[in-house]
Amino acid sequence: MQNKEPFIINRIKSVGFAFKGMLILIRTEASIKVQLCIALAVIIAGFYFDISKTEWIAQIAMIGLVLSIEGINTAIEAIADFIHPDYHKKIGLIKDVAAGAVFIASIAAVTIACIIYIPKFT
Ligand SMILES: Nc1ncnc2c1ncn2[C@@H]1O[C@H](COP(=O)(O)OP(=O)(O)OP(=O)(O)O)[C@@H](O)[C@H]1O
Repeated sequence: MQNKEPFIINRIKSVGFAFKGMLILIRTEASIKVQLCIALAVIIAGFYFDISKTEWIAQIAMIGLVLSIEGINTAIEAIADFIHPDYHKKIGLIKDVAAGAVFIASIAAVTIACIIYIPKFT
């Protein structure tokens, strides 16, 4: 379908849809709520321990990575449930692999948090 809207209006609308999607994620996904609480805790820790600019960059990048992959995982789960609501081995595999991606990002985030904060306690 051809879009006759001016480019800038079209882009602003897309940002609006993306913002709406982010709010839906925050309101409906328990795991995103937990991850947001952890993100808030490490942001407070960042100010408390007065971490360096490089440490802030690593911390913010990891928060963004985990939250965004969790969002993609949620979208994959929703697609899987929509196309095949009943139990199926392949749906299980798809969901497990998507959850595995979140797990990888989380391991990286925890590792970076350890690199930043463990020396502050020693
Ligand atoms: N339709 C299905 N067919 C086969 N296995 C499924 C199916 N739905 C869920 N599973 C299995 O159950 C696991 C959990 O699925 P579920 O959709 O409940 O995600 P979840 O981990 O609870 O997600 P979240 O916590 O992000 O809401 C999947 O990873 C998969 O192993």
